[in-house]
Amino acid sequence: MLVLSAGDATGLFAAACEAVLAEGIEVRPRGMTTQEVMGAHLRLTDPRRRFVDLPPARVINPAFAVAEAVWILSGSDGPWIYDFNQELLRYTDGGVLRGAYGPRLRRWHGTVDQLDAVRRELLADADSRRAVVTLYDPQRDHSGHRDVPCTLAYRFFLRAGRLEMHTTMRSQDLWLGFPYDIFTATLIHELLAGWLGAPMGDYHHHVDSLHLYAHNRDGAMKAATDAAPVDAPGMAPMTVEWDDLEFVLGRVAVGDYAGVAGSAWAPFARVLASYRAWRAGDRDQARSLTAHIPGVLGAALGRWYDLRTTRSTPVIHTAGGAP
Ligand SMILES: O=c1ccn([C@H]2C[C@H](O)[C@@H](COP(=O)(O)O)O2)c(=O)[nH]1
Repeated sequence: MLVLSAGDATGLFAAACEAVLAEGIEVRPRGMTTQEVMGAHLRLTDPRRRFVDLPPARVINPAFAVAEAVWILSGSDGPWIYDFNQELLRYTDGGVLRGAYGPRLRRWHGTVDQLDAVRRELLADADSRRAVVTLYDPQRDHSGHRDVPCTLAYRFFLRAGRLEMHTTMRSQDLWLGFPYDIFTATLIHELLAGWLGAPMGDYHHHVDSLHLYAHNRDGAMKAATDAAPVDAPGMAPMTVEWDDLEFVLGRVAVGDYAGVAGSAWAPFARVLASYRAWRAGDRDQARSLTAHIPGVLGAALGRWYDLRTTRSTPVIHTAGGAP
């Protein structure tokens, strides 16, 4: 069992890369060579420091991180997410990602809003052990679709006045998947803490198969060795009234930063607007929007564009669908 703890997601990522490289065993699921550690408990003690940022070894796409989190939180399995990551199309059946978390989270079989259910559960009984969000659905997930959820469940506990979160994953691509998965999970963590009026406690990431694909091994080595302590400040506090959630997510999803002006969601909306401008070829507008995105998100988006500008061809290797 691998047990790691860090204050920030970057530190956790680098430590996990080092551990998988040192201890991982070679296995070839679906014919692809990976180095795998079975059983990992990764603890993040300051979950607002959620952004994996280790340039030049690992530069993640902040627009996809934000877009995916908003897509999931809003309960969507709509195609707009492909604007932010076209690689996802490889995992669709009939144009739809059949394992999309959003509809399962917000409308399980068309009925249960699990986000609201855990919120109500913990408001009714602060000590409850029943605040469970299930994402894996045997009825759907044993039917042979390309996209099968890697996250099985989220659980939440109010202990010593703080909200702790536990996530269980059957499978985690450390290089591609982890930075994006932890971004979304800790955002859910933070929003629920806000609805409960509690500070965030630790975030726990439990993984069965924690692996690196062979083609990411060199990158992971750099990430492990370049991992000098970084100053990774937490992102600005993210809150929203429960009753405003759908409205706010709707505005952010279309990049309407004016519609959420003055809130911590405005930078999220700017990130999406900027990336859409970039994709549409309006590089000046994309760059000028990053100037108004404070903190790590704006800086990272600028670096992402720099990387795309200096590369002659995009380098995309994906197994889990994230760039
Ligand atoms: O949220 C996700 C979704 C997918 N994956 C990765 C894990 C695996 O490398 C791959 C899925 O392959 P299987 O475990 O289904 O074979 O995608 C993640 O890391 N996180």
